[in-house]
Amino acid sequence: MRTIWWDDEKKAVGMIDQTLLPERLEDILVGSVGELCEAIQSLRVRGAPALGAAGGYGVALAAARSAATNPAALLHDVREAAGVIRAARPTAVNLSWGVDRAVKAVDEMGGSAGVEEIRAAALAAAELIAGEDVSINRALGDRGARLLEDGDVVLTHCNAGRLACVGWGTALGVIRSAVAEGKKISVYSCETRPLHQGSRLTAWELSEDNIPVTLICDSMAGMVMRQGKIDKVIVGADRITRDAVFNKIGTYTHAVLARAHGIPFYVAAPISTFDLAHSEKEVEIEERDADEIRRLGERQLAPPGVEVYNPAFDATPLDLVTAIITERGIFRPPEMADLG
Ligand SMILES: CSC[C@H]1O[C@H](OP(=O)(O)O)[C@H](O)[C@@H]1O
Repeated sequence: MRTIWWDDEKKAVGMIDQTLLPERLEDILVGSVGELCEAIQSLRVRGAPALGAAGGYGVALAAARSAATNPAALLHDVREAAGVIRAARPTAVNLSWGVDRAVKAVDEMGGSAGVEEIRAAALAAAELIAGEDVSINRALGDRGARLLEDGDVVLTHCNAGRLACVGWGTALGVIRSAVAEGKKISVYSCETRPLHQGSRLTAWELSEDNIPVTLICDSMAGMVMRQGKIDKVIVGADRITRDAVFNKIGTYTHAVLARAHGIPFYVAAPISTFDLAHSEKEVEIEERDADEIRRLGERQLAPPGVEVYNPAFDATPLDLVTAIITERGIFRPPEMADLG
C-alpha cells in the first residue's frame, strides 16, 4: 500500500489522509495545486520522501490540469505551480527536490515538445520519484539493519515510517529490515507533540506490523535512557546540511540525551535529503500555527491569547550524530563530504 499515488483516470493525486489516523485509514484525491498545498501544509501528506513524491506529482497535476493549448503557456503554468508547491513547507528539502526533478524533465523536452508530451514527461518524472522511493528505502533499511542486534530496543521520534515515504520507511525501514532478518526489535515511540506523529502514526504503523512498540511522552526519553532501556536511537531527517541534521522538533534533545548516556544516535535518510551546499544557518525552519500548541482538537490547553513559539523542526549538529544510514551506505559525519 503506497502513501501517495497518481490517479490517471481522474488526473488527480491520491494519498492517505494522515490527519485521520489512527482512528480512520482513508484516502483522499487531490485535484488542484491549491488542494495539494493544503494537504502538504495540513500534513495530510508529510515526511521528507513522501513530500518529494508530492512535489513531483504536484508538477504533473499542474500540467495535467492546465488549460494551456500551447507549450509556452503550459510551461508557464508548470513553473508558476512549481514555485507555489516549493513554498508550501520550506524545511524539508525533498519537496523542492521533487518539484525540481519534474520541472527539469519538462525543460529537457525542448522547444519542439507538444503539450501532451510535456504532460507525459512531468508525470513520468513523478512516477519515477515515487517508484524509486520504496527500493531506496529498502536498500537503506537493509544497510541500517546491520547496526541492530537481536533484542535491541530502539527509541524513535516522530514518524519516519512508510507513512513518511511512498513506502517501507527510513528510520522504521531500518527496523522493518532488521525484523525481516529475524532480529527481535522493539521500539519506544515518542509521541512527538504538538502534532503527535509518534503516537498517531508510528505507534499505529508498528502495531499494524506486530512490531512491539511502547508509547512515551517526549519528556520521558531521558528517563528511559537513564534506566538503561534504550540500546539505540534512530530518527529520520528532513534536510541534512554540511553541519547539521534537520528533523522534527525534539530530535536535538534526544541527540544530546543519547550522547549523555553513551547511546548510538543514528539518522536514516535517502541521499535526496542531503543538502550539502548549505549550512545550518541558511535553512528556514518552518514555524507553525500557535493553536497547534494552545489546543488539542476541541480542548483549550492554554489561555487563548498566550504567546507561543512553534518551530516544526530543530537542527542537530553532526558531532552528535553517530552515523547516517543511506541507500548508498552508512556514513560517519566526517565521511559525508564524499557524498558530494
Ligand atoms: C522520513 S522523513 C520523516 C520526517 O518528517 C517528519 O516531519 P513532518 O511530520 O512534519 O513531515 C519528521 O521530521 C520525520 O522525521
